[in-house]
Amino acid sequence: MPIDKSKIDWSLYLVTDPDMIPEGSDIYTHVREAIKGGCTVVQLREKKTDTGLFVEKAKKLLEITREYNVPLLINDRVDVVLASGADGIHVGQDDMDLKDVRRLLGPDAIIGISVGSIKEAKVGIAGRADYFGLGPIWDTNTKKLTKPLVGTMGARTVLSYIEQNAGYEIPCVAIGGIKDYNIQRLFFQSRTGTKSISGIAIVSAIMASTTPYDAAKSLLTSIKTPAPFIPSPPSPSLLHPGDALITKITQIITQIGKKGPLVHHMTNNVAKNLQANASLAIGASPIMSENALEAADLAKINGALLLNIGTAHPESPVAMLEALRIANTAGTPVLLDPVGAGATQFRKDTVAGFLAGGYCDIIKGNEAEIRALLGLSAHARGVDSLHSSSSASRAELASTLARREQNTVVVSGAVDVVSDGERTFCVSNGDAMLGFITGSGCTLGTVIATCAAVEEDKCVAAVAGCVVYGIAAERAVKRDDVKGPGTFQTALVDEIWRIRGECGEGNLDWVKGAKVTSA
Ligand SMILES: Nc1ncnc2c1ncn2[C@@H]1O[C@H](COP(=O)(O)OP(=O)(O)OP(=O)(O)O)[C@@H](O)[C@H]1O
Ligand SMILES: Cc1ncsc1CCO
Repeated sequence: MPIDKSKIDWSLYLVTDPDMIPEGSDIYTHVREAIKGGCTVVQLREKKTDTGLFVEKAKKLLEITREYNVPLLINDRVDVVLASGADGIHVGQDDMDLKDVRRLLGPDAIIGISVGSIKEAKVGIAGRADYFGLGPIWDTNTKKLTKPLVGTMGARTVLSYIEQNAGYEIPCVAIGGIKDYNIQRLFFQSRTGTKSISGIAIVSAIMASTTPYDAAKSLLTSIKTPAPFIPSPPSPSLLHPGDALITKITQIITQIGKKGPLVHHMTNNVAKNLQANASLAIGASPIMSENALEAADLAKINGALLLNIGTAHPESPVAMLEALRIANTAGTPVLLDPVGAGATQFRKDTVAGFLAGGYCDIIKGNEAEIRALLGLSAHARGVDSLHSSSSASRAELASTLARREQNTVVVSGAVDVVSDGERTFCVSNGDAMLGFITGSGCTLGTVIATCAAVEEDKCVAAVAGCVVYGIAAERAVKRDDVKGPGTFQTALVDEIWRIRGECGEGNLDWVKGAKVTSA
């Protein structure tokens, strides 16, 4: 029975590679096991095999795939499809024109094309492709990369182009560098309002596995299980500044005092002590450890992970990335502080590696750091930003990055801007004295991460962090015992602690000073 094109399950698409199959196995056993484990589509890819053997392999594989009602597609070779009776073909942008492929294979054949950009999507749509292989999403060792990486944002751009312009439904299967640990994030970060990728294509994770059944099963589980960090839609009452938001801020600070969340800091040597003291003052338990081997145990305890690259060593990115992945799997919220992101190539590469390798629920940086993450020119003196744009243009930076990453972004400064891409808030609390103590931005990160540990809505958690920190600074600077930055720093910790105490007693007057507006 030929496959019904409209009913294909694209969830887990296996692309074969004869060179990867472990010794002792063969392509037939390997593919059968993979299908039993959950593969829903198979593409036979043979780049070096003579035509006769290619056709023979295709015929034999077809017997297996038919048993499980799974489509068998052939990479690139119309003649092999015709000779073997396979269900369809996958072609690249430089292969035979799609209209010619269709003419040769007929209307029932499944025809797919590789697409990595809007320009390539246009080619696929014009040729009425049945599906797109969308990628390469990330870097991969499987294939020498000749095309630019698409990333989750590029995938979303193509999906939304198809949605608006194709005029017919085109399932998209993402390919390139996809592993167990990044599948859920890929589905989440690439989706548009209404269109998601339909599945993922896998080569090495199954073909090179000695247990293809288990490999496929575990991949399918990741595909079918939504990421633990996917945010729920915000409460309608928290879409705009107002009484509900202010009440929520007080609830968050009170909750921290009650729950005492653990905040795992992988942070710099300059701000570490202040961050630990601020954590304790607000009611959290800090642990400062750069050792990735501890990350799994720490992620088991409800809390948050803070990654701050302020004084990162050459080996820090590996440890931090490991901790990030563990936190993502555990559903522990992660705050990234890309300190000095634009200042050196090492910092740029480190942050790019985190954003490609994991999901950060919140990114908090000063204007120069956020500009660097967006690939814009960033003027900084070391870790200090030399920008001071209007709130409106900083709001644009925050919402652009938040939309790109599908997360919450805080741009700190005289006015802190917080955005999740849909909602953008300005928090005008704080005092210029914060600019005279080192690590004031890092410590804002601590306070926000602590709020994120107890609050699902990360955008509101970030606003709460900026408000409580800013008000504590305003109170500190007014104290008679504060004579300058040294005494201010101590008073800042005291005021965070006093606000937490007032919350515990039900005295919420402190929040009357909150200055939150919409951007
Ligand atoms: N002129 C100002 N008025 C009020 N608050 C300010 C001012 N400048 C900075 N802040 C506050 O200081 C905190 C740190 O922000 P900033 O942008 O200076 O961070 P940063 O450059 O990352 O700092 P660091 O590198 O020292 O950690 C934020 O809470 C911010 O609101
Ligand atoms: C001064 C400094 N250098 C690296 S991290 C840090 C703290 C403020 O970001």
